[in-house]
Amino acid sequence: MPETSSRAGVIIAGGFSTRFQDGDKAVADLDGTPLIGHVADRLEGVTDELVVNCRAEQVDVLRDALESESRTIQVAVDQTPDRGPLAGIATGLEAASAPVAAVVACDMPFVEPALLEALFERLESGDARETDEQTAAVVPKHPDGWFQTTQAVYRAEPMADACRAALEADEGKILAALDRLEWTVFEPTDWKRYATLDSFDSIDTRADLEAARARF
Ligand SMILES: Nc1nc2c(ncn2[C@@H]2O[C@H](COP(=O)(O)OP(=O)(O)OP(=O)(O)O)[C@@H](O)[C@H]2O)c(=O)[nH]1
Ligand SMILES: [Mg+2]
Repeated sequence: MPETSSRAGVIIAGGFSTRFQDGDKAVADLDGTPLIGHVADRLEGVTDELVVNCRAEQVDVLRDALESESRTIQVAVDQTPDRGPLAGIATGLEAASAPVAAVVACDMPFVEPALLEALFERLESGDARETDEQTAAVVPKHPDGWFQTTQAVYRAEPMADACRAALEADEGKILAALDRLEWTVFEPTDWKRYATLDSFDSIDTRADLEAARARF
């Protein structure tokens, strides 16, 4: 890891994989690589610092799954487990040294690096604009109308603060953090040049994993 990182990748992995029903999905094998390893490989091309957010009991297994001679990770452990992805994002962003970060869930093995690069460029281009408030996030919108907040880029400090404020107010949704910020929607017309819907696929069940395996 360089001394000063310019872009972080934050992988959120603190969930309990209840729908998966076969251990921690983060380390489920897909084509010889744990799911979280696919995410790390894809983040690595567009970031220079990797943070993994998880629960204390996951640390050893996730380090084993991800670290090698060529890769070290920073682990950011939830102080209070089971407070949802919003808490995981806060913890991960607080640990990042870079000012901006791509946040990706551990169960999205097909996340498209070109999409993340485009999101970073949109976020960073906000710096050049003379607006009163910088945009603090760029979030892709799914064609069905919802926001893909666990495959999005954020300014680390304002987003972490907004997550904490939302949690404090007992608002558990990631959108509750975004409500407290200026942020930018990345419409399907913006991202379809870079990615297909495969990028958003998340592995929630064994059946999802089998379907993903069939693609290799
Ligand atoms: N830190 C943290 N991350 C979470 C929490 N709940 C979910 N996540 C992460 O958020 C992402 C999306 O969550 P889900 O797909 O619901 O994963 P999950 O909660 O492990 O799985 P289910 O128990 O089946 O809902 C995954 O990367 C999870 O690891 C949590 O309470 N804390
Ligand atoms: Mg869940």
